[in-house]
Amino acid sequence: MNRAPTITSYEVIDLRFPTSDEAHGSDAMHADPDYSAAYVVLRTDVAGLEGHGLTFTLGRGTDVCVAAAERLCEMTIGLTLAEITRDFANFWRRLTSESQLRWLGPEKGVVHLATAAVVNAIWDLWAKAEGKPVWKLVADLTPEQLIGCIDFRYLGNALTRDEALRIVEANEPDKADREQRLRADGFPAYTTSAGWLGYSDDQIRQLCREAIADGWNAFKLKVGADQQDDRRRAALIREEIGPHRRLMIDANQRWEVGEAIEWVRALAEFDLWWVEEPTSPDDVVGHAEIARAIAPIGVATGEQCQNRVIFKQFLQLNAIAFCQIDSCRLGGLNEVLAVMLLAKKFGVPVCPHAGGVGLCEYVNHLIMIDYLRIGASLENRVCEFVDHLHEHFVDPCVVTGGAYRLPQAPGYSAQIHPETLAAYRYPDGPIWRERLGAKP
Ligand SMILES: C[C@H](O)[C@@H](O)[C@@H](O)[C@H](O)C(=O)O
Ligand SMILES: [Mg+2]
Repeated sequence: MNRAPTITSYEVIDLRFPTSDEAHGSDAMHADPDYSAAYVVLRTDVAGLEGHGLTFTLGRGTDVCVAAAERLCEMTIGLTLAEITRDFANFWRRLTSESQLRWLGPEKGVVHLATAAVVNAIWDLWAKAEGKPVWKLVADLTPEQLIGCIDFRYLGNALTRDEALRIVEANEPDKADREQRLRADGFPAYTTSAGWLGYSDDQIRQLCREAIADGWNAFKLKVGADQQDDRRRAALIREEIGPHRRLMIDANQRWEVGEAIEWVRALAEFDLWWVEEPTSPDDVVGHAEIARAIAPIGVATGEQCQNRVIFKQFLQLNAIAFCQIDSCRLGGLNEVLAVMLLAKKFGVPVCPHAGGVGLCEYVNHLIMIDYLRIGASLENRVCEFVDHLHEHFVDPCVVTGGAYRLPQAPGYSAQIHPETLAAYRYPDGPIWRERLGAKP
């Protein structure tokens, strides 16, 4: 096996799916999401060896992410894979702290979404070079190697490198047992696909029935636009799923702090496990206030939590009961590892966000990594699943009986079929040429 391929060229593709046509993915703030991605391909001097990675976006603006990803890809050209992974934390810092580009963030917004696409592509490349799925690559790293992937800058007042190392080391003895358990039972999941905001009541009922028949035990409902509608829909979904299955609600940042408290109380009779993104994703103190007011209902957030520093503050202030890491909002797997370690230190379960294209494929690896190496527990853990667009992936996630199954193929599972890349490329793929041409 060639252990040191060199990255020789890159391509970044603007990929958009017209999911808004059928209200898939719709919520109280994103009424017409077209699930999209800035899709990165890193090519090497080894025939057939490429790294594929993506970051998730919502249509308009994907081109901006593409431009940012191109600037970051330039920084990988000429590097060998070994030069990157030997001191991965240092490479990650070079990427996120580049002295001119960092002005666009730092470590937030478009440039950080773009960082995820590039960093995830590097993990894909590394795993393919090793012939392993990413979860297994990480599972097999020594504790020192795993910790060596993480930039601990700004975390020192909450988690030191040594503490992180001790967490990983303490999980070593039972790691193999947990892997056996994952092979047998998978990792518990919940579905959001029955409860998008733009779905009709009949559609929600029908989708709940199908999901229960497929073995689902936890459901998420979109709320936040109209309280009376929410009460009707929450009653309906609770009736369908019965008293014992879990129900979560997601407001996608719609409310003021006081409004969130009042609204959640108005829905509390439907027995809610968590409320997700009740208010601005940047309002750490506001989340803490909501958390105190609505307990024992938990506050969950993360899909728009811009970096490990904000997660640190949520955890320090007891503002979240569920930590929803996002494989693309954070700067790729390296920063996800940092947040998983923080969550472990503060005793908060990691329940990844996956409502988007490619996110289920990514989190399928992340939950396994957290269970094997960091969180090491299934208590109060469920990973999101949405049932959209998986047919476009070369190695789609496998979810059966309400559980994610261990990925088998080498890589990070986000590689998309070439036919899809050609068809859905914006604005020149046939799908878009036809739609744009049809406009008056
Ligand atoms: C626009 C997207 O579908 C969001 O609604 C989605 O990510 C959602 O918040 C979720 O938790 O899955
Ligand atoms: Mg959400």
